[in-house]
Amino acid sequence: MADSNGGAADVGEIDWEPLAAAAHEAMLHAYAPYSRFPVGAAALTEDGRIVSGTNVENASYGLSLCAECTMVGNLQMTGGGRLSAFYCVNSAGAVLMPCGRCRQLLYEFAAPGMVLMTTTGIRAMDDVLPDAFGPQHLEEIS
Ligand SMILES: O=c1ccn([C@H]2C[C@H](O)[C@@H](CO)O2)c(=O)[nH]1
Ligand SMILES: [Zn+2]
Repeated sequence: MADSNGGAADVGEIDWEPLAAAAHEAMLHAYAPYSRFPVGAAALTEDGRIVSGTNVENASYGLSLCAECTMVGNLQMTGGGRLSAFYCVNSAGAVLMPCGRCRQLLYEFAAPGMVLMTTTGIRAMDDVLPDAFGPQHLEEIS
């Protein structure tokens, strides 16, 4: 959703329904035999695509991938770009907050002004991950 305000999505213009539907559909593909907590994540790219992902767990529990991880992989494999809006659900249809690791993962690909649907309403990326470490900090030491 590129526009005149520096590429930031206008929060009021985001149609959350297709994102919720894509997150729900992705959740149906979960591999979550250990937690039995299927999750689906979906995001709107700046250029208007919807990308999605689901959690893929592992017998070595700590290796499990959150839905956000596979979503970002799908983003990169389907044209890349940056994310304007994000939505994540469990099998009951409840909206989830991304875990701390996934907030960092999303930050890497966040468009300016990216927003997330959360348990506390629509929140800015910068709000759910303040003072984030990002690519810009890698340049400060060289
Ligand atoms: O935002 C979230 C929160 C949790 N999970 C997954 C990780 C694990 O597989 C299961 C239980 O934590 O839910 C996600 O994929 N995304
Ligand atoms: Zn996570």
